[in-house]
Amino acid sequence: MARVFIDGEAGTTGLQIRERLAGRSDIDLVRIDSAHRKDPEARRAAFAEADVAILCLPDAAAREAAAFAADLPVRIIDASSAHRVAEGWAYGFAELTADARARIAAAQRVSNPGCYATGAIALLAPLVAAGLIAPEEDLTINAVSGYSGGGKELIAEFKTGEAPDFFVYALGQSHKHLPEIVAHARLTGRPVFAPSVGRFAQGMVVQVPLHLHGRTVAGLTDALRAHYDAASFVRVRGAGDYAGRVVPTALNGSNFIDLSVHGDDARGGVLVAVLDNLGKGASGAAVQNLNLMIGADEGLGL
Ligand SMILES: NC(=O)C1=CN([C@@H]2O[C@H](COP(=O)(O)OP(=O)(O)OC[C@H]3O[C@@H](n4cnc5c(N)ncnc54)[C@H](OP(=O)(O)O)[C@@H]3O)[C@@H](O)[C@H]2O)C=CC1
Ligand SMILES: CC(=O)N[C@@H](CCC(=O)OP(=O)(O)O)C(=O)O
Repeated sequence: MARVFIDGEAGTTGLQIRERLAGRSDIDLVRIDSAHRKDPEARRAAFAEADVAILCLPDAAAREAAAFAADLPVRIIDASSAHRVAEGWAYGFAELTADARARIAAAQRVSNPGCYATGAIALLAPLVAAGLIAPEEDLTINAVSGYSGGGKELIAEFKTGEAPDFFVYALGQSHKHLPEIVAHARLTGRPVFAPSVGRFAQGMVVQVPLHLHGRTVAGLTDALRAHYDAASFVRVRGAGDYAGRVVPTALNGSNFIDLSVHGDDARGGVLVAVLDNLGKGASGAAVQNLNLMIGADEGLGL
């Protein structure tokens, strides 16, 4: 039986992790009274009791939590962006490399990827590794997310009707997912990133438009297929599966991410990832990592 503490269990990501763990006989949830959820003493006691703590907190609180736990045996999965390129933390993307699963399973500290970063890295890393994208290539990433990606505050803005139906944001090129995209896709250049949010609760499309310069849609698709051949939750689709429309909500509620390459060999292409920002982009990935860490079936509860 693994004792698991979800720090921030009342938040968007925390609640979804709790739902995915509900009914598991191999997991015993360590909980603190919600009135004390931000009390450092109560949280420290929970860390001391748990085998694994999942941090579903803003970055500053996640850093504080990691410091509380520094001298405790508890293992940590951090859903925030505080430790995604930090020394000593395994990057929690099980399908990314041949040894990722084993590294996560053995790790004391695991950092869950960001939602946009999951899509971008899933597309770019295998193509860089295969030599089809040069590490220094000029890349752009466009993405749209459901509003739950912005946590409780953004959800409230959409629920009150205060938010517009669609907006593009973070155009100043300091989005918090860029460092992990560069590091884990093994780029030497920095992509230009333009994320956006629409009036739908969850779901996401990440696009990388590419001038093909001799590369082909089939060649890029085959390279992705070869990389994710044995992947549990990453699927490579053909452009024809989409009938001309890619829908961000298509995988809501699941832990899958679907990758595809669209375009025309003579005119240009677009790499596309579809995922649930709260599934493979957050809570689903956290549960997948937890399963690996405690030796459970990787897909249990997903
Ligand atoms: N939403 C998403 O799609 C994704 C989110 N993430 C990341 O996961 C983390 C959590 O995000 P999300 O669930 O969306 O955020 P929310 O704002 O929905 O939830 C955060 C929770 O943390 C609690 N909290 C804040 N400060 C503290 C503290 N000092 N001690 C204990 N609890 C605290 C909040 O309490 P209160 O209830 O009082 O507000 C809230 O319940 C973030 O780092 C986010 O970037 C990662 C991938 C995707
Ligand atoms: C729509 C929206 O606001 N999205 C968030 C990212 C959500 C996410 O992935 O958070 P982490 O970085 O903690 O993983 C943003 O752009 O900051």
